Amino acid sequence: MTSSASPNVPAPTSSDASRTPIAIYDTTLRDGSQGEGVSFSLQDKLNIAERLAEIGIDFVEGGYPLSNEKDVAFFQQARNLDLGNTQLCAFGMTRRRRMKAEDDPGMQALVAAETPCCTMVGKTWDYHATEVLGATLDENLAMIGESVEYLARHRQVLYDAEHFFDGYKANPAYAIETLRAAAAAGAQWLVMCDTNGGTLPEEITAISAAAREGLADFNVEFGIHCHNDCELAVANSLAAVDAGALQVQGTINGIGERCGNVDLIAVIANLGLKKKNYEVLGDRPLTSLTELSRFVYETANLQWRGGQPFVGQSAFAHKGGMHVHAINKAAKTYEHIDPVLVGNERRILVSELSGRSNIEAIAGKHNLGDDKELMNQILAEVVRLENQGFQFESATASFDLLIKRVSGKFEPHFETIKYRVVAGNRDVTHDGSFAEAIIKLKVGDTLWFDAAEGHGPVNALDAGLRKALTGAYPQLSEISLIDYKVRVVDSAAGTAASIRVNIESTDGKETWGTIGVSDNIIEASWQALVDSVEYKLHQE
Ligand SMILES: CC(=O)SCCNC(=O)CCNC(=O)[C@H](O)C(C)(C)COP(=O)(O)OP(=O)(O)OC[C@H]1O[C@@H](n2cnc3c(N)ncnc32)[C@H](O)[C@@H]1OP(=O)(O)O
Ligand SMILES: CC(=O)C(=O)O
Repeated sequence: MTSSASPNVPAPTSSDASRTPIAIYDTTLRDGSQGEGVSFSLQDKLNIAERLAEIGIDFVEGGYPLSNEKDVAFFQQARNLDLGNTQLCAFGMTRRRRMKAEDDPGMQALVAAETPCCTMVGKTWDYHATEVLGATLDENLAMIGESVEYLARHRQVLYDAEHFFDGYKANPAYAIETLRAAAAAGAQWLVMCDTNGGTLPEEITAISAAAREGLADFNVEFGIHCHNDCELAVANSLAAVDAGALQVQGTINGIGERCGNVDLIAVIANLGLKKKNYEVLGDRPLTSLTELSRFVYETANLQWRGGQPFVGQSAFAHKGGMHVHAINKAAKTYEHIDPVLVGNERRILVSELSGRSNIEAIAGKHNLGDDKELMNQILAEVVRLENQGFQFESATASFDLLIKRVSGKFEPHFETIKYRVVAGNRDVTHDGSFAEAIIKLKVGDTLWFDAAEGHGPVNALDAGLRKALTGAYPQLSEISLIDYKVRVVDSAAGTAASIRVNIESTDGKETWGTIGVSDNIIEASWQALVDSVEYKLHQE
């Protein structure tokens, strides 16, 4: 059977006829939420959907309404969102065996979601259909055809061909038959899924071409949905696009089942900035990609991936002295794009691998001028301290203070006379564990003495330090400690292990990192706390 109607679900249009628009289909809220450790609240999902629409994502798959009440509620509440031209999709699977499509609760849930589009997943691989569903091959074709046909009466249908590439390799004729069943029943997009993420780019190219040939008599568009089990999801998605796919499905930051889905950030950036014959997101600037990536990490309560291409904190961070030397003269020697294009920024790191160029690159902020001798002294101090276990890459506030110390501009705001911490465990019937700190400091000629309790010794020290100082420096009440990391490190001397403590502090406007190193965890913490307070006071 041949369909001659044009797809109703439009591919995006291009302002430049020489560039082919590629539709971006985001499944962060469905396949992304299948990633280990990811659980979005209803409000998280609504917020993410809005952000995706703001940057011009063409399709947002909001969830699986058969699966849970939260996804049902999402589709109800999403009706109140202004998503502009973004099409919201509800996801589901073909009808169950031995059930009519109209009686299947999954179908009913899809229709009830009232989205402009529905995405229906069906089985391509003969082995999966017979061994897992227990369906005959004809039965599986009927499940696909009848489900799509029923849904297409109500909605525009995208068909996700699960295991398309494995299925094609096992039984090419049958894999093509499943796509033809979906197309004949009215699916407007056929999305080839590399569900197990095990396919190679050259296989994607060849099998995508075969799929187009097998469906040449249908007026349908093709999409690609790749998983990242071989770290090839981006390469595979781009290969499918080169082979004619007009839609890429994936998730922000590549979150998803097992090793994740393709990272749409990388797909969008590569298609928009590198492959000049394609256009994405209506040719908008891609400057909000970094912010979007971090927003999704924060919402999912996941750690950022520093080395994530394009948007990671380290994506344009330069550490090696020779790299920084070159970057200062010609940035493109070590940057494949201008970081600003994706909303990211260049960072120059300071470490034992630095040359004078690293120091020069950040010296402007400290008005060091062209004092090469001073820069050599700063570099020597960095190398000396890193030999002891310090690491200034993320402790930029401690590095600022180091520059001040070496250049004679450091004026201590207080002097530590002594501190003492007592921590232990009382009789458990009597409040359990406790920690108390006693702090004695000198500000000018005045002695300040205070004590504080905390949840653990570092918290008590932090509270005691700021309590002792707020009489002299009331602005310290604005600071809070937001992260505390401890690591055992070997000093270069190799004599004994040291403890490295990194602290991140904020005053609500700025966040800064400090460091302390000692063979005593309390002393290392104290150094990092003192630097945090001194940094704040030196800013004013
Ligand atoms: C490749 C993908 O990522 S597809 C999306 C996968 N996502 C998820 O699984 C997350 C959401 N899933 C869920 O909430 C649940 O699995 C539900 C509600 C869909 C189904 O739950 P249950 O009915 O308890 O079944 P369960 O999850 O144990 O097994 C899946 C059932 O669906 C059937 N099934 C699987 N795929 C299909 C399909 N394409 N068409 C029809 N039936 C299918 C299986 O045969 C099995 O039914 P059976 O037990 O009668 O054999
Ligand atoms: C549909 C889908 O999520 C997959 O095949 O991976």
